[in-house]
Amino acid sequence: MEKKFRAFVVNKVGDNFQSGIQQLNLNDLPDSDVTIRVQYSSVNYKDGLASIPNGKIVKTYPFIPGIDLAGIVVDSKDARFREGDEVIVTSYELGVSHFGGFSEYARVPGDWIVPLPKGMTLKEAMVYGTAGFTAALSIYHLEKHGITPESGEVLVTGATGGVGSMAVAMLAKKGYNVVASTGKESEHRYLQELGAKEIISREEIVGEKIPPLGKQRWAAAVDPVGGKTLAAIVSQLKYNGAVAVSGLTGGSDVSTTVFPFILRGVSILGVDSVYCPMEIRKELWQQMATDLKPAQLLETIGHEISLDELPNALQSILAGKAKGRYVVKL
Ligand SMILES: C=CC(=O)SCCNC(=O)CCNC(=O)[C@H](O)C(C)(C)COP(=O)(O)OP(=O)(O)OC[C@H]1O[C@@H](n2cnc3c(N)ncnc32)[C@H](O)[C@@H]1OP(=O)(O)O
Ligand SMILES: NC(=O)C1=CN([C@@H]2O[C@H](COP(=O)(O)OP(=O)(O)OC[C@H]3O[C@@H](n4cnc5c(N)ncnc54)[C@H](O)[C@@H]3O)[C@@H](O)[C@H]2O)C=CC1
Repeated sequence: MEKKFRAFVVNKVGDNFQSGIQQLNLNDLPDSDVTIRVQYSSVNYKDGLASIPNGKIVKTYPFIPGIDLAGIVVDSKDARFREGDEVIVTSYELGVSHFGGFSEYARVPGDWIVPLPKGMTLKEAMVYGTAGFTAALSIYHLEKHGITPESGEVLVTGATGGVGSMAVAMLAKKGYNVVASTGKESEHRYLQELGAKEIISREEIVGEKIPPLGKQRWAAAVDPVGGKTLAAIVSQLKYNGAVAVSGLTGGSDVSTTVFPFILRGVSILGVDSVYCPMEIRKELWQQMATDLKPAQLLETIGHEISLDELPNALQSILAGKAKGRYVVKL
């Protein structure tokens, strides 16, 4: 008899949208080269969007979301991978148009696979997940731009979220002077534990009106929030400063002027984790296993949940209530 396994499935027929845990078998998985027994997945904002009817993430239904997975290879037609290999899969079409990680089994192209680096467990890989990788990629872009710990204060917005928490902890570990911005007054202690030197409110960044040129404060910023927050950051960056932009939890429209760019030489650096070249991807996962790994990863940032608890976690991330990272045990 064909092996049965559990997965979180979303389906949309006309206006009728449904989601929940279902029993599937291996024949339901897409035809691809490497079959993986998923051990852990994680919950990203994009997964929240994938779990609702008009999130504009999922391309075809029925579908298994989950843009991250880590597990053990059980079968491979790709010579680069063997049964028993521990692997990470994030990005590309995973959880968007190719069945994703909210499933006990997954089948993916070998080109999407990163071998688990030495010094990292499968669970740690998924506490990081796409959010952690995006934080590392944001720092990579800022440092390529010339930012160093000596440049001055680095602002992290959405600081209690996935990308934000990881950015605070990684920057602090590298010796940066991190200022964390949050709307959650109850989480100041959490941010201090991650290494933030100062904590400011969302309103303190945006103020009542965003002037074309604000007081110069930030050497750099990691911004997964976007919208007005990004517009305000641009006006507050120091001469030659840069903001690494990854997200839109605060909105996708950004209204700014040319002045910070032409009078202060500031830069907006775009961060795309999905099609980041494999060479950089592997290098960053290696750093995440070593130099970038925060001591607080498992105990403070990661919260393990079961597949049955996933629907609540997806609602929580969409409501902006999630703290740190939900890691899903499969
Ligand atoms: C982990 C990563 C992230 O979290 S990224 C942030 C999450 N992603 C989003 O929130 C994007 C969700 N998508 C949208 O809101 C919309 O698709 C849109 C606003 C980006 C565009 O909407 P519109 O209705 O104007 O057009 P289409 O949806 O038909 O798309 C137009 C064009 O853009 C391509 N595209 C759509 N989404 C993406 C994407 N995520 N990455 C790259 N490109 C994207 C889409 O394929 C269309 O291009 P075409 O060449 O015509 O196929
Ligand atoms: N460009 C890329 O490759 C990637 C982009 N992203 C994007 O980054 C963003 C964050 O993703 P996650 O960390 O997974 O989400 P998350 O939900 O864990 O974190 C989002 C943070 O934004 C805060 N927030 C919500 N609404 C806000 C508002 N109006 N103003 C200020 N802050 C607000 C939340 O409180 C939370 O702290 C999302 O937009 C996501 O799509 C995430 C990963 C990769």
